[in-house]
Amino acid sequence: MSEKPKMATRSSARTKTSNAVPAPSTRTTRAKTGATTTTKTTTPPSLPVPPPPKKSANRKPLANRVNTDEVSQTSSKPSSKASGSTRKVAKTNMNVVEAEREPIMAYLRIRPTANEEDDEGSPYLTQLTDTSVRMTDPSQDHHNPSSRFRSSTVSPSSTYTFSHIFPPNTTQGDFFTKTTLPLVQDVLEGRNALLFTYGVTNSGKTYTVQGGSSRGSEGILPRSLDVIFNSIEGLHGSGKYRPVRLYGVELSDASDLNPPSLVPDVAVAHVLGSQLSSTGFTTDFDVDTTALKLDRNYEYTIWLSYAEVYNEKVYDLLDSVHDQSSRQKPSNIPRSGMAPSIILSRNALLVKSSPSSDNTDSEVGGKYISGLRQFRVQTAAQAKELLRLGQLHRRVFGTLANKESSRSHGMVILKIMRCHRGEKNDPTAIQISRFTLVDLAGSERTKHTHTTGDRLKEAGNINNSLMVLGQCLQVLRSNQRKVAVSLSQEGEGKAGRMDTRDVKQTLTIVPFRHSKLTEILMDYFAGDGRVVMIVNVNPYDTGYDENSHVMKFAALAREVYVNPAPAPVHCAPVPGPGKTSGRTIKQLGPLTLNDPDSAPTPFVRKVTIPADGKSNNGRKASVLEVLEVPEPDDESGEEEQTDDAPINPLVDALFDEIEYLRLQLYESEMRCALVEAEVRDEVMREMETRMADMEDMYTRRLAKEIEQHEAKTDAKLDMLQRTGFGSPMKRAQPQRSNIDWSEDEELSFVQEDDDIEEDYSSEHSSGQKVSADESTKRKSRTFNGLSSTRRMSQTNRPNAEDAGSGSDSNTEEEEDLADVDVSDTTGSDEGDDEWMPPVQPAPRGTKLSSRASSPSPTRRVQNPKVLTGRNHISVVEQGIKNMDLNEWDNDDSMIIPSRKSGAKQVSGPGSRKVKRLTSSTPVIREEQIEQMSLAVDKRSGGKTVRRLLT
Ligand SMILES: Nc1ncnc2c1ncn2[C@@H]1O[C@H](COP(=O)(O)OP(=O)(O)OP(=O)(O)O)[C@@H](O)[C@H]1O
Repeated sequence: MSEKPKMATRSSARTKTSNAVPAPSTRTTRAKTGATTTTKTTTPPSLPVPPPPKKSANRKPLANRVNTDEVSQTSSKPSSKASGSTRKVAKTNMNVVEAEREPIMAYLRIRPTANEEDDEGSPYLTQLTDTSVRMTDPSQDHHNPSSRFRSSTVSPSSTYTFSHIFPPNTTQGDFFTKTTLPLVQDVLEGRNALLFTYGVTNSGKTYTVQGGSSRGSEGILPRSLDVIFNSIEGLHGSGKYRPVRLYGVELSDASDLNPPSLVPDVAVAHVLGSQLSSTGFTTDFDVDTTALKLDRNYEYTIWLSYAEVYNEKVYDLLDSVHDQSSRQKPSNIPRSGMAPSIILSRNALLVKSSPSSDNTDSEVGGKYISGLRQFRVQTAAQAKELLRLGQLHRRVFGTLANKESSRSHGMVILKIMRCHRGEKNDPTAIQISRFTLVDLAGSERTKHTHTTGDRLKEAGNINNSLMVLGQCLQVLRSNQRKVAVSLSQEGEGKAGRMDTRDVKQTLTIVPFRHSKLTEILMDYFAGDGRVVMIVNVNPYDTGYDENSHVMKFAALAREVYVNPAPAPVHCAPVPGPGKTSGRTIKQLGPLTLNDPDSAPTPFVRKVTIPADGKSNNGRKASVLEVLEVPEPDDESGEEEQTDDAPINPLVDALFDEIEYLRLQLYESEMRCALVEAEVRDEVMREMETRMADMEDMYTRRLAKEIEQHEAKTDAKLDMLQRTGFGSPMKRAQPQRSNIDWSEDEELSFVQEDDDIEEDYSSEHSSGQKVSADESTKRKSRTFNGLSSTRRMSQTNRPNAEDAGSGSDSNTEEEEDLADVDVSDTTGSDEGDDEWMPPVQPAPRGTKLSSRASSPSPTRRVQNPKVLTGRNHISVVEQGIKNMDLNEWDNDDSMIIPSRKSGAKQVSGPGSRKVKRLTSSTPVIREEQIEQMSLAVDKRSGGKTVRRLLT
């Protein structure tokens, strides 16, 4: 008997080192299992070989594999080089470890559409090969720009790999044969096996495990029972012993063969009658006839139990259910005319560590559900009847209020005891293997189900346990990698490598204890059998993100290695019947109900269900109250007895603290994830609203600017027309490109524009407001436009000046041109002053047409004169004559001609300071003209006045 190594603290929580990578040397089986070496692994022709089970085909017998010839020969072989020898031994160890381990199998099953005729859109799942599948987010529409803003952090398209993928048209029979039958074979040959279904709600988990109601739709659980009982036909044991805890054996008694009947209580039957038909396992005519070939030297007994994990509490689904309403207080009795209220109660069970005395060979240190009832079943029909009972209880207690979905993790545990016929009275020769099938609750997010109250709590607990399961797998994977790296370095003799024992010290604690689900299943993940994961997915469902998480979980699971070594053989003395298997939990009784201080307070849920299984309409409804009594403190001391004594209480307390904090962290992470998703959604909605607002605002602004620009353009056109552009004069302009427009004339235009602007502004001030800024801009643009004309004029000037009397000649030319133009255009002989502008082209904007066109006629009537060069000059001459030159000595300004009543005084370009010459202006004497000429010449560079005076 090998000594179990002492662990630092409680084994249940400190499975970090030895369990991360099960060492082959720890699995020492008893000598008495030598008989098992003759067991043949007989695979029927139709049985597919599961994807790469490295050693399953030629599994070693139940002998100590470390001591097999192969290993000892390899390791003891002399080597020429010492280092080579070391390396060889290390490699051998590695090979043994690799040979023993195999990854968790992950199978994907794609659900068909609910109804072929229903158009559920295109699936977001595309099967690429037998093992790979691609998921694409259906909301990622490339044609829709708004879909670029994804509220999700999940990648919009990913490829996932599985051990095998089963398309929607896979039959239940095919699916069972390829995924579960190898496990059934394993358990019948003495190895443990775990199968669990994982997926979001409505993805087909329950259908896969239990099956449907149609013929041939039996699920993997009833089929497994069929195959087991077909295979052990004629090989039934006497049932002298029964399994207890995880590895223990004890003498059985008569109660093991008397399971509770289906709904024994009349009142309960009255209320729950309607539920019976929907519990599944009803297709007794549908039996799988497959039988596996087994070693006929063995006898088998099959034990079945059915538990559920609901709201982080473990309940026995095969426990008897009785109406407790007779014990309730009188005040709670319903009024006459009301349907009677039924009170059902059930007790939560403790999960305890397996005592080391049950299995001294195992380092795994798994846990078991204390007080879980188990019954010996002798036929598949009997087993199915029990499952129906469990299913009914599961519906009543766990999911009645939420019929669409399983809100608990269902767990069917089949124990197969086998004993060699020659040693059937020797309890230490009994080998117990376990087959656990878990139908996990749907892994939907609370955000999408809009759950509140109890449902929210359920969803939170479901998600928490699934999250912890994922974390356990993650830690296991990382621990296994660390050990593998250490072993490979050891094999290569690398300098500075870490000793494997030291590496094991650094491994992370696997958080199995953070949820009941992982606590119960921990021994499988820590190396106690083969594990198969079935991922169910509904590709038409809207839960793309949830399914992505499921896929990632599967990818993670495939990287975790488990050890499908044979189950240990019981080796401890067998205690008497009932000593350990009896219920350790206090039964709920009158004392519990009436004296709440003496027992844990039960959690009460009320469910209203229709009586007699008929419609609720017009009928009395029955109120079902479910009392869930929490598990009591463990008073048996069993756990303390089985746990390793802590090295230091402080260390133990610190470990507990760490675990508590981790739990807090997980919870807050979960909350954060939910909040983050909500915030992302909110921000996206906000962004969309803002973008819509902005779009609206810009559209309005654009329309306004278009309107303003049109108004401006119309105003400019008006101004240009008034100043001569666009008139016959303008059309004649190309002919006079060499004409030197005199500066005074240009300035006259500027001033005139200013006047027009003034008029325009005043015109618009009553009806339509034009801002002062816009007016200023408009003016500056007008000025700039004219300045360019001026520049052109200046460019031409040197030639004119060189020509000596160029100014004069130009003026003459100009006069001629003006005369010709006017007469040509208007057909009138009345001269420039009588000229009227031609009919304006229609304004561009129809909206503005009436407004834009209206000012022009008014202006034209008020200012019918358009000055030509001759007019300017004559007016200027007249102005100069009337000018008092004394003013010029004190005023730094220049005289410009105006088409209006006289000259204006401007103090710089663009100035609006205007001084009009009036009739009261003193007359200038002849002799002053020469002086004025000099004075003006000094200021204006001799451009203007000199020309006028000449
Ligand atoms: N492979 C399949 N072929 C035909 N019908 C299926 C298949 N898988 C699932 N269904 C149907 O889809 C529906 C939902 O399946 P099921 O109840 O098994 O989902 P679930 O994942 O167990 O949901 P929950 O987690 O909420 O319990 C059922 O009506 C079932 O009959």
